[in-house]
Amino acid sequence: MGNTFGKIFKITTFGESHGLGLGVTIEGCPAGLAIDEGFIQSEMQRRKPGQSKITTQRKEEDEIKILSGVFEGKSTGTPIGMVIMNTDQKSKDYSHISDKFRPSHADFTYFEKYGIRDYRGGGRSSARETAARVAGGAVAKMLLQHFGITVHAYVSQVGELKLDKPYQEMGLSQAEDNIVRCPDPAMAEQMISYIDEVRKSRDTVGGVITCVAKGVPAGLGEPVFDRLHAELGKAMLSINAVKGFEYGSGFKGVTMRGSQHNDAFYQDGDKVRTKTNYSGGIQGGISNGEDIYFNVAFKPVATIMQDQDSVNEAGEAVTVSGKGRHDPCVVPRAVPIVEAMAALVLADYLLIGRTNKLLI
Ligand SMILES: Cc1cc2nc3c(=O)[nH]c(=O)nc-3n(C[C@H](O)[C@H](O)[C@H](O)COP(=O)(O)O)c2cc1C
Ligand SMILES: C=C(O[C@@H]1CC(C(=O)O)=C[C@@H](OP(=O)(O)O)[C@H]1O)C(=O)O
Repeated sequence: MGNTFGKIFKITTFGESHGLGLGVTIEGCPAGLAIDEGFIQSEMQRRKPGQSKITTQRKEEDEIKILSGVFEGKSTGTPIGMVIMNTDQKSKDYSHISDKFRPSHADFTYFEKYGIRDYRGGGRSSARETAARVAGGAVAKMLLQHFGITVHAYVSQVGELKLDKPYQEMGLSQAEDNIVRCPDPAMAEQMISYIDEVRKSRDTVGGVITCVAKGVPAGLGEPVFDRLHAELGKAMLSINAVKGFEYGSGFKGVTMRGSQHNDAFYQDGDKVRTKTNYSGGIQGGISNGEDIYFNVAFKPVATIMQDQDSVNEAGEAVTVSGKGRHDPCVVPRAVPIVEAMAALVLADYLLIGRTNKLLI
C-alpha cells in the first residue's frame, strides 16, 4: 500500500535517500511504444540534486538503468524496471538527530507508524524518491506524445514574488532557460536572488508551480469518485511538501458570479469549444478538450540550519538544527516532478478511456 500509483498505467517505486539506490517498475505500458532512453535521462537531469546554487548541494548524476521491459528501443508490454544508484549519501549529517525529530519533516510520523527509525537522511520520506517517479513519468510522457498531448510546468511564485500574467501569455518552454524555472526572465532573476538571500540567512521559502496540459481529448475521466481532477489532485498532493492544489479558477472562482464564470460553448469546425476556460478543461470529472491547468503550492523546506525546539524518542525536550545539504526552496526541482505526476495520471486515463465507448 502506498507505493503504487495508477490504475492501468501503474508505477511502483522503491528505495531510500541513503540506501544503495531507488527504482521504479511500470506495469500496463502498451507494447510497441518507442522508448527514448536519452529523453528519460534528460528528465532526470531536470530534477537531480546539485544542479545549481539554489538547490541542495548533494551531487548525484541520477543515471537511470533500464533493467527490463524494453527491447530494441520499444516497450515489450512486460513490466519496465528502472534503477538509479545513490552515490553521494552523507549519512553522518544525520547522526546528531538519530533519535530526535525534525519539526515538520516526517521523522516523528514515520517513527509513530513503523516504530523503527532509519535516520540516514529522510529515508523513504526524502524527496529523493521522486527521482523514480520522474523516470516513470518520462515513459508516460512518451505515451502522451504519441497522442499529441503535452505537459508543461513552471514556477509561478516564490514567497511573495508572484507572476501576474496567466499561462497563455508565457512562453512555456522558456522556463527551462533559467535555474529557477520561471518563464519570465525578469521575475526569474528576482526569484533567484531571493532564494539565495533566504539560503544565506539559513532559512527556506515556499512557492507555487503552475502546470498546463494541452491536446487532451474531450472525454477522459471518470464520473464520480475518480474524477480526473480528483486524481490530479491526489497525484499532486502525493508530492513531498505539497500543501495545496487548485485547478481552473480555483479559489479565486468563489468571488465570481455564475454569469462571469460559466464557460460559454461555441462550435469550432468539428469541435465543441468554450470561449473561456474557468473550468480548467474538466467538467464533471471528465476532460472537455480545453487546456487542463492547475496550481500546486509547496511549503518552505522543513530542514533549516537554525536551532529549533523539538523532542527526542524518549519524549525529552531537545534542540535540533539541520546539517548537510538541503534545498532552500523546492519549486525549481519540483517542476519536472509535477509534470511527471500529471503525465502519469493522463496516461492512465487515456488507457482507461479506451474502454468507455464503442468506437465504430
Ligand atoms: C524537490 C523537493 C526537494 C526537497 N528537498 C528537501 C530538503 O532538502 N530538505 C527537507 O527537509 N525537505 C525537502 N523536501 C520536502 C520533504 O521531502 C518533505 O517535507 C517531507 O517528506 C515531509 O513531508 P510533507 O512536507 O509532505 O509533510 C523536498 C521536497 C521536494 C518536492
Ligand atoms: C537527494 C535529494 O534531495 C534531498 C531531499 C531531502 C528531503 O528531505 O526531501 C533531503 C536532502 O537529502 P539528504 O537525505 O541527502 O539530506 C536533499 O538533498 C534528491 O532529491 O535527489
